[in-house]
Amino acid sequence: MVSVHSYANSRDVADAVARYVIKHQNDALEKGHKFKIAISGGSLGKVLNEGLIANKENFANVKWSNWEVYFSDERLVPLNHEDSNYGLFNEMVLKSLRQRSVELPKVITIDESLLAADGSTDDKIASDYEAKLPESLDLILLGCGPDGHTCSLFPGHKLLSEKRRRIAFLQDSPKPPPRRVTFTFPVLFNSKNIAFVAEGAGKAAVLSQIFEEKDSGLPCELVNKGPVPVTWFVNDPAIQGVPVAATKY
Ligand SMILES: O=C1O[C@H](COP(=O)(O)O)[C@@H](O)[C@H](O)[C@H]1O
Repeated sequence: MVSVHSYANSRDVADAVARYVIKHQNDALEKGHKFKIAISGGSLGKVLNEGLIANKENFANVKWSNWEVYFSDERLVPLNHEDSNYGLFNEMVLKSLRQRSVELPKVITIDESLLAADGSTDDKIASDYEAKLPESLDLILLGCGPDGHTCSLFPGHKLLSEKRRRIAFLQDSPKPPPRRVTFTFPVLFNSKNIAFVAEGAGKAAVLSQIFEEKDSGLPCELVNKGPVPVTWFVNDPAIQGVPVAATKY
């Protein structure tokens, strides 16, 4: 099932994403286990900061110490590099938690001690991260690139048909940096919930393809067609002219 929630401004998108995350956090905690969430890089960092940190009501409802945070993809650079998805999460979320002396979530990163400048250990980094993944994630938060990529699964890339490995590596990402590790469809399709966040007029053309074309084959469309409930959080410019029935969350 795919649902779409749209808002005029970014603050309302961030608030809705945060309330949705907190709902799934509470569901997991009620079942007596840690909240296992995977997050993405790119524009999502700002949304998490605005919705979960800056919004006081939401902030009060997050049980950070009961979270286990994974990354749906990671760029193969040191964790303090400006391209690192962990680095972004650290900047946008963890730093604010430290400033407020909040007990931090458990954050599961790639093992940066395995990084080699020539890429010869990228396979090992992927296997190591795969071994750290739980069997199923409660929630995966995804972005949608203007080309329809999600995680580091790019249109037409051979990793779209990966069936065995749960974390794969690539050295030919069309978007820099080229070396990355990424969730594959086996992880996405074994999770309990997936949400996309996409904002801005620059996403309208690709959202049109994803929602209008029957078989665009775009990675985001493949996620929509999978077995997991998918919720999209967008702002109005991102779905301008896209024939979807959007509601409020
Ligand atoms: O390269 C990446 O891009 C996607 C989409 O980013 P966005 O800024 O267009 O939302 C992101 O989800 C992914 O984690 C990242 O590595």
